[in-house]
Amino acid sequence: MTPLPGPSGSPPVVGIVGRRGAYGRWLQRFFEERMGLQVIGRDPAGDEDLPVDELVARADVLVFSAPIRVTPALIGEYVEAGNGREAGHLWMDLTSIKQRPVEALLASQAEVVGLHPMAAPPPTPTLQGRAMAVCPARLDRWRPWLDSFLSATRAERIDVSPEHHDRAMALVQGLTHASHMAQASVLRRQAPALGGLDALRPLRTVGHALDLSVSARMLAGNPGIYTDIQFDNPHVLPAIEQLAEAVGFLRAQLRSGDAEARQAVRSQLLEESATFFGAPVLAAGSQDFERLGYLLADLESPDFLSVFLPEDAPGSLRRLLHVFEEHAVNIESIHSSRSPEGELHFRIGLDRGCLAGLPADTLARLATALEAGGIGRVTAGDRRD
Ligand SMILES: NC(=O)c1ccc[n+]([C@@H]2O[C@H](COP(=O)([O-])OP(=O)(O)OC[C@H]3O[C@@H](n4cnc5c(N)ncnc54)[C@H](O)[C@@H]3O)[C@@H](O)[C@H]2O)c1
Ligand SMILES: O=C(O)C(=O)C[C@]1(C(=O)O)C=C[C@@H](O)C=C1
Repeated sequence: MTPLPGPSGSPPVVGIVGRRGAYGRWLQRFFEERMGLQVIGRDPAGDEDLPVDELVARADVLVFSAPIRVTPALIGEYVEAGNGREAGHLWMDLTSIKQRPVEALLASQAEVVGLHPMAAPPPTPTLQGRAMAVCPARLDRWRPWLDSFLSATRAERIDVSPEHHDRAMALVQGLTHASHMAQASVLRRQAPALGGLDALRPLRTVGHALDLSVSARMLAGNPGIYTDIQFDNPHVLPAIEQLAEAVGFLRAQLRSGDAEARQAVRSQLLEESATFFGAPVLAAGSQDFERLGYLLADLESPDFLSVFLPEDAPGSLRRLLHVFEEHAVNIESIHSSRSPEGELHFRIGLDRGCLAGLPADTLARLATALEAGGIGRVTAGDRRD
């Protein structure tokens, strides 16, 4: 791989502030393995050998990937340490909030871009399938390098101003996170009386399953990020006040319980919002809901084979399917994804009725044929494969 040169014509050294953290580690690997660049950095979690002023001087590109609540002040310390030596360098940050960090970066003499990948660092080597907000605050000679770096991430790039970003994130993140924290807290208090979350599973709706996975994803993640997004994005509080108002309105109508209250909820919380969403959004959202429902059902089905294709080449899928045909096994669903190592993975749902009519060792023979033919690696897989 040819390392991507910076404006000086040679490949830049990348510095990561917070490189022991989740995104810092992902980025270090990305820069080293996908872009062939040297990475240096600092982190109070056991990586402080390189003094701040040396990091500032040596890093042609400096990325801040530290907790949201400390980032603006931390950037300020680096600006002070740089004392102008950062002129001609590129400084950027990954913070989930953009206005204050970008303002802090602009106090330097470096070129500046604020970034926000709209997902946790994935197990995959690129950000394909994820969006990346980009705030190009002060760019000149580094623009072509930045463009190439962003294309290499394969994220869907959305250029936006820091203020617009933060206002949008109050709704996209602040509101979503708050609703799910509140839901999780109610479930924590009420579900045990019904036997816990597992006892609710058999009675699930698609909406409950989707909401539960959002809540579970958040609760499994870094609580610092979710807390900081609520507290440090100044546009979140007004959104939460309106959320509380809406829930308060619903509560008041439920307490009143009469026909008028019912009509008020129907009209204000459902019909007026439906008009605002508009027919195309309602139709598309409804269709997505249906599709996600089928996807969840497929992923729940216990009869499946998990096949990893080492060779991601035209015709691989046809060869794979041919083996199923040869063994007269009917396929009910196919879902493809990538393993963290980049292998193509197929989760193949099997028709239980068809299997019941075949010899008991059919699946074992099918798996052997797939492996012996060098078509794919078959794993038993559990429900989550
Ligand atoms: N994880 C996500 O889902 C996600 C998604 C998008 C953006 N981000 C953003 O990426 C940034 C990093 O998030 P993360 O998930 O890697 O968090 P993290 O907590 O895993 O990592 C942060 C790292 O910063 C280090 N750090 C703390 N104080 C520091 C200091 N003074 N100097 C240098 N390093 C310091 C910590 O030791 C830690 O290793 C945050 O700003 C976050 O908003 C995170
Ligand atoms: O867990 C994920 O993949 C996320 O999307 C994490 C999430 C989010 O939930 O909004 C959390 C913080 C980041 O700023 C971006 C995304």
